Amino acid sequence: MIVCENLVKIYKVADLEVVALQGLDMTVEAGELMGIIGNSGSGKSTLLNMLGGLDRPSAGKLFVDGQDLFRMTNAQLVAYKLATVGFVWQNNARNLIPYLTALQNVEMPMLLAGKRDRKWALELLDMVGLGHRKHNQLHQLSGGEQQRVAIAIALANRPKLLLADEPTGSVDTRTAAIILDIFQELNRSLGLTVVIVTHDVQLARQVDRVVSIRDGKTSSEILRREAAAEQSDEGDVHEELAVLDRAGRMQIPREYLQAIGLEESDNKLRIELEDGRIVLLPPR
Ligand SMILES: Nc1ncnc2c1ncn2[C@@H]1O[C@H](COP(=O)(O)OP(=O)(O)OP(=O)(O)O)[C@@H](O)[C@H]1O
Repeated sequence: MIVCENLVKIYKVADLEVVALQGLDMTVEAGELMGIIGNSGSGKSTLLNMLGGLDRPSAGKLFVDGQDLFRMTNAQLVAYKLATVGFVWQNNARNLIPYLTALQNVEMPMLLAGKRDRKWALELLDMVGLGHRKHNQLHQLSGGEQQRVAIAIALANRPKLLLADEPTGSVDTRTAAIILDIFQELNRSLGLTVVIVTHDVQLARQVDRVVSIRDGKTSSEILRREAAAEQSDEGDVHEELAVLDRAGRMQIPREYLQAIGLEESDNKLRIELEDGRIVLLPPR
């Protein structure tokens, strides 16, 4: 569904250049429910904006659903934003119109795309558990309920990919759990590919895969495997893998380097092959 290769994004501010993505590689399969984590400023929102067609990459390759985001004309990009991707932000005011009802809000993107589908709008409100509030104006709903309407809005035009930037960032733990359940259900029942940027460790644990971004590159990923029946008392198994790019480069966590006695100023390592293992050692 998503292929990023050596993706670069440079922002120019006055005479300064900020490299927000520095050759990021990432592949997401259709139907995956995955999370992206990373420190503030690591490039998570920048990546999501590229995927959502809100901003254009500076270099590299970016394909979503077989479409080349680099080659799109502005008109194609507008069509892409309406039809291929849905977006949910932390601050849901960006998605919602306060004086319209929940139902009218969900129908708004349909009207913009020129095809209203009331049956689908009602189904979506049911899916997010707000069928009974469809005629309420937005300001009559709680923050968590508004966030659920925002999810229904994002799916109004039946996108294949749902992008969510800190979707549980401004709601309490209980509401966050409801929102995660909704993502899981939409992923299962519609086969929707879902990419969630989050700081929420709890949420990150419950997706199929979590990719972590450091300094504008993917550094490692954690896979969740359903535990085999005989070991079911252990719960799900998490496996953390470092990401290797095409040139064979990887990022080594700073705490690992410290653990083998490497100084902050050291910028070289010994690397040896020993009994089928790669061993990293501080310089002699
Ligand atoms: N429009 C912009 N103009 C200039 N620099 C930008 C712009 N957007 C992002 N940046 C810079 O790019 C880098 C990555 O920012 P980004 O917002 O993608 O990080 P993030 O991981 O989403 O952070 P946070 O978790 O704080 O939202 C930062 O150094 C940021 O200052």
